[in-house]
Amino acid sequence: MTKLSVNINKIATLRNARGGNMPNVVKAAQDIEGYGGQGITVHPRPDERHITYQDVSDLQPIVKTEFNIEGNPVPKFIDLVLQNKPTQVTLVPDSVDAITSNAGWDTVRHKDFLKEVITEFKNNGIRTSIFVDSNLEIIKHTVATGADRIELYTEDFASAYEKGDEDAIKPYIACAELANELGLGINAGHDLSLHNIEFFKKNIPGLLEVSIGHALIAESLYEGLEVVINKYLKRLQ
Ligand SMILES: CC(=O)[C@@H](O)[C@H](O)COP(=O)(O)O
Ligand SMILES: NCC(=O)COP(=O)(O)O
Repeated sequence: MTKLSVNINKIATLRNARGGNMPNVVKAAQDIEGYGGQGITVHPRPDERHITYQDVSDLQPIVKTEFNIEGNPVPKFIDLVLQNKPTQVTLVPDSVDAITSNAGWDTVRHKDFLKEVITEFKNNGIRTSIFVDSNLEIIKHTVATGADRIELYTEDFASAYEKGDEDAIKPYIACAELANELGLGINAGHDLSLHNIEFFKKNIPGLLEVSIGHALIAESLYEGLEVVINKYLKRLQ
């Protein structure tokens, strides 16, 4: 079964635009779970452009499904995760000024750093995932970091599929097959949408979770969160 974890960053973007508390991020997370969402994902960036560190603490006690906190493991982020002990932490190597996540980890160069951070999270009972490109060498070297899962970075697939190139799925299939052989759990995310999710899901063996935010929130502006979430759930069956 592939779980749908809804990334609510962009709900916080809208809230922050006016400086008040509408839309209410906590209520949105509760409603998303009520509509069938199987997880809540947040990515508190250092500049808190959308999800704030306070949002994370507010969400932690109310998320009843799986709570996934994503981010670059700088000291402040590590402290936030250890304080809130989510179901899962997903480590993403993005720079402070990146407009969005735009690369996966180099698991060769950063092996020792990742192993140290991952060990600390695992010792605190937190499942660990690392954001990676669809590269077989990178996947192979993930094992040495101790990560429980990989999150396949799906922007390249999404942009190629948008242009009609179905072959773009091939590297992801190869990486998923290798990850399954190595005993790594498989998550995926970034630019997944109602347009591409069914094709992605049916081709990726052992896909445990997709985290989807930008497209899902944009699609919900037209059809509403409940309708859109149920469309994703149906396509993930
Ligand atoms: C890692 C990833 O691709 C997403 O989790 C990320 O949260 C998107 O961040 P923005 O919502 O800031 O674009
Ligand atoms: N890890 C991917 C995620 O949480 C959401 O990415 P996107 O759907 O906002 O591109």
